[in-house]
This record gives sequence, structure tokens and C-alpha cells, in this order.
Amino acid sequence: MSAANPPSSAKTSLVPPPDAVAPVRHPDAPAPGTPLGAHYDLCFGCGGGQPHGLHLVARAGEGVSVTAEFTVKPAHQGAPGLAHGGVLTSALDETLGSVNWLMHVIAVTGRLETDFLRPVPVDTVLHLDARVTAVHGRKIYSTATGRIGGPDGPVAVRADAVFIEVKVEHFIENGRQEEIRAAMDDPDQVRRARAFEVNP
Ligand SMILES: CCCCCCCCCCCCCCCC(=O)SCCNC(=O)CCNC(=O)[C@H](O)C(C)(C)COP(=O)(O)OP(=O)(O)OC[C@H]1O[C@@H](n2cnc3c(N)ncnc32)[C@H](O)[C@@H]1OP(=O)(O)O
Repeated sequence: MSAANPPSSAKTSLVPPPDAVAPVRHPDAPAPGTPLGAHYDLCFGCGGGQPHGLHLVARAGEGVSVTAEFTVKPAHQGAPGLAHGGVLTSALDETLGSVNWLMHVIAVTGRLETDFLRPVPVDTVLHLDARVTAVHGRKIYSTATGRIGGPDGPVAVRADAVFIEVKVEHFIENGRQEEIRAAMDDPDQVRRARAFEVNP
């Protein structure tokens, strides 16, 4: 096994360790039903300014959970008339990413495992829900489903994930300078990101 392709190890387990704790909803988290808005206007998952994006809209749920809808467009096809699996995984990833904001935590996906249970045709509305199940240090364990035919319809896709909490510096240090500069020049973007760190 080369160093560039490390073996998966216990650190990538999707099962919370025995001393993991229950997630805590931040007291300032928006009320259930409130749209969360995009975390970044050019985000592929949720950004309104991203012409190639999924334009997923997430709303706060009860506890540490969110719901979201994503409409499969012709641009999202893999096979004729059917959604691409990677696009569906992106929708799950985005929904799982948004749920961390209810804890006022900034986190990135560490590991994401998707089950594809039913094909999802173009024009389908995928009804997503995601919730955090446990927290262990910086590791956030969460799970999500995507249903078709309505919010109570059959599950077409589901995923389990581990997100890792990061500071805003993660993005500043790793992002391409052009986009970072533009984001830093946007007071709303900076305020949104910093609010989570000065009001933990
Ligand atoms: C002005 C600009 C404002 C911008 C404001 C934007 C804010 C809003 C952005 C939100 C965005 C969301 C968007 C959708 C969600 C994505 O799609 S995020 C994009 C995809 N994900 C990534 O790019 C992550 C890439 N990976 C990394 O950067 C690093 O590997 C990580 C994940 C930060 C971890 O590195 P690290 O901080 O050095 O962590 P490390 O100390 O090694 O490990 C910490 C713990 O996590 C565990 N761990 C680490 N990696 C993994 C893993 N892959 N699996 C399982 N466990 C792991 C370790 O075992 C360790 O556990 P303990 O020993 O504590 O028990």
C-alpha cells in the first residue's frame, strides 16, 4: 500500500465510540421550520449564485436535525432520465453539512457512506432529512435519508457520515486565494462564519 493511498483504519469508523455524547442544539439555533439559507452563495449544494448547483433548500428541524428538498434536473443525469449517484450523494452531503449549523459548529465531511436503494428519475423532488446522532470531540456522527414521492415516501438513498469540526482558518488557509479574498470582502460571509466562533 503506498503512502498516497493509505489504508482505511479504525479512525474512519462510522460508529460512535462508547463515550460519545448526545448532540446539543445551540440556544440561538433557528426555530424548526426556518430556512437556513446558503452558507456560501457559490456553494455547489446550496448557493443561490451557483448556476451549476443543486440549489438545495434546508430548514431547521426539531433537535439537531434538518429537512431539505432537492429537485433532480436534466443536468443531474447519470443514465438516461435518472439521477447520477454522485449528485445524490452530494445532496446528502450538503444536507448533513447544514445540520451542524444548528449546533453552531463549522465542520467538513470526513467520511460519507451512501446506500442507493431506488433509482431517482429526473424531475423527482428528493425529500431529505438529516440528524446528528452523536458527538465525540471534534467528530460529529450523523445520518440522512432521501425519500421520493413525498416526505413520507419510500427511502431512495441514505447515508451515514462523520464530520470533523474545523475553525474558519481551515477555509482561509486551504481555499484558492481568489475566492477567499472575495469571501473576506463580503461582510455578511465573514460575520456568518465568525459568529460561530465568538459565540460558542
Ligand atoms: C471567510 C471564509 C468563510 C468560509 C465559511 C464557510 C463555512 C461553511 C463550510 C461548510 C462546508 C460544508 C460543505 C458540505 C460538506 C463538505 O462537502 S466539506 C468538503 C469535503 N471535506 C473536506 O474537504 C475535508 C478534507 N479533510 C481535511 O481537511 C482534514 O482531513 C480534516 C477532516 C479537517 C481532519 O484533519 P485534522 O483537523 O488534522 O484532524 P485530525 O486531528 O487528524 O483528526 C481529528 C479527529 O477526527 C478523526 N478523523 C479525521 N479524519 C477523519 C475521517 N476522514 N473519517 C473519520 N474520522 C476522521 C481523527 O481520527 C480524530 O479523531 P480523535 O483522535 O479525536 O478521536
